[in-house]
Amino acid sequence: MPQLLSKSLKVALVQLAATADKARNLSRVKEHVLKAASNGAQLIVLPECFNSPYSVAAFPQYAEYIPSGETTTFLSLLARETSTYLIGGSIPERDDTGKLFNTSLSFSPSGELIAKHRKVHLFDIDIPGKIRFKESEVLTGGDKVTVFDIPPYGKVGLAICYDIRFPELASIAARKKGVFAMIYPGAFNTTTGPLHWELLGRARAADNQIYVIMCSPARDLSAGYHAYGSSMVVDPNAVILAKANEGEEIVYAQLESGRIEEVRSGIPVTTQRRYDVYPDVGEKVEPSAF
Ligand SMILES: O=C(O)CCC(=O)C(=O)O
Repeated sequence: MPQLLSKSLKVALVQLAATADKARNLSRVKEHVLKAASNGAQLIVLPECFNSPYSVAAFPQYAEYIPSGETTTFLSLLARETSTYLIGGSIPERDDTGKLFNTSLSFSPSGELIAKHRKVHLFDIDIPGKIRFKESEVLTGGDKVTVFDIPPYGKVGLAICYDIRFPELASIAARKKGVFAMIYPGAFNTTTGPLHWELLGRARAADNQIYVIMCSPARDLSAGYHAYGSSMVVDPNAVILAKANEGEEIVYAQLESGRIEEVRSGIPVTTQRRYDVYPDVGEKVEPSAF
């Protein structure tokens, strides 16, 4: 079986304090990405909605066409300038028909757009007295599992925030497509963050014995939405390798080749699944599929 992660990889998470000022957000992103690259990061992740406030009212106002919008060009040039893989958090996207999406763009070290994920599961919740948020009032959900190659390291899966609550995306990416990591730009909040952020990140890692990378905006108590922060990297054994606090900061983690295979050989659930007992949720995938 080829190695899932073929080389050690240094990851940086930019926990940005996004504001209502798009130009300022982009210039702060640039500063942080330059710094992360100069510290040796090879894969740099930005948070969900890094160029706008996270609010239903803001989505139409900040939405851009892809790839002609300014943020696509900005990210492409920044990836090229730093020679890094740049996972561009997410931005509100407007398509030719006028529909809006919450969309994540990823770029290669030469600045090529290599992946586009539209958030599949829209964040619609209502916890009385705590938080109500209905992305579906303005957004449309995407309809694809997103997996792409970042040579020479291997394949990664990409999904956005609320998508992490649905284990199917990560399971398909890991079991059928052989990713070594799931990457989730995400903006949990001060109600659901303490309850589930770490639990879900560690669960997706343990379910699939892969790395899980989650990047949040910093918390701003003067904003309408209070992001949880706590960006983190979880290893294939569900151990937290790095975790941010709530303010603006960059956190780093080193992903090690061979670690996935080591964890899978110690706790071999990957080869022990009994699809004869639960064929409705999957089928046996031969190791060669990786
Ligand atoms: O699932 C949650 O609790 C938070 C999700 C969220 O904030 C989002 O999808 O943006």
